[in-house]
Amino acid sequence: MTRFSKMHGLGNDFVVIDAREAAVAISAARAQAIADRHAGVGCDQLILIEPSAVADVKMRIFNADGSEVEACGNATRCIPLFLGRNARIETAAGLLDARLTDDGASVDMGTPRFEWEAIPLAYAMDTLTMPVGWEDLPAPAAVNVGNPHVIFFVDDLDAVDTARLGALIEVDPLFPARVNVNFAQQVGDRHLRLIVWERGAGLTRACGTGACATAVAAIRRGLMRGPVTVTLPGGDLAIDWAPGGHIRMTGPATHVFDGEIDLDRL
Ligand SMILES: N[C@H](CCC[C@H](N)C(=O)O)C(=O)O
Repeated sequence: MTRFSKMHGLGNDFVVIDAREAAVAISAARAQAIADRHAGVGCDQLILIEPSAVADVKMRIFNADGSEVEACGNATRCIPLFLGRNARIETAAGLLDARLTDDGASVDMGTPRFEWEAIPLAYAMDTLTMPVGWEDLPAPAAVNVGNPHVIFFVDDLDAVDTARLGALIEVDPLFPARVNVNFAQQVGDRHLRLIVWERGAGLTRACGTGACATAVAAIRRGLMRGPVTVTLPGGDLAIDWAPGGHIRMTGPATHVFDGEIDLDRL
């Protein structure tokens, strides 16, 4: 049997498996099976904690579709709660520092990347205002915060068919690694509303890297300065960034329950 913890960041939910003492083999099929909300435990992402030679722990991230990816902001905030202490975390996107707060964690998410090949995009273009369009959406921005994000700033977020457009844009050939699709509306001097269609998971109640990428794009476009409040369906995150600096994301993390599962029976 394999023990797991069910956790979430603003409703973006995770199954966390501690594989520091004994290795746990996770294939794409096994990750999908664990994430299945009917036949498995159910989650947006599966998080595997492994030993690290360069940090306190290594965090591996698997989307509900089984794809292994580089970054997950909401899960990164769950690690200090899971460990009961501050943590330096090795990820495929680099080393992250996460500090416990009263209700979650504050994380240095590193520096954003803006070059077209770093997003990545299939060909060269400006990533602050991309010369591309989908239906009546405005020209987007693109940012990599360890994982790829495209960001649309719209006037009326409730009028956008985020499920249909998100699914379409996630797999557009412009994004050779697919992409997380962010739909944002400015609602105050330093306040954004955000809905995210996540690569490999679909619409989620929150996306930490999406909040980081969207706040960075808003600041880059001169719409606002940090710190920015990002209101997602599951609640608020505080994102701070200034050009040339690191992104700091602060917000809640929740432990729901522990369980155990026979992975060979999935
Ligand atoms: N779907 C993302 C990974 C999870 C990100 C999200 N859950 C977060 O909190 O940042 C991707 O494929 O890059």
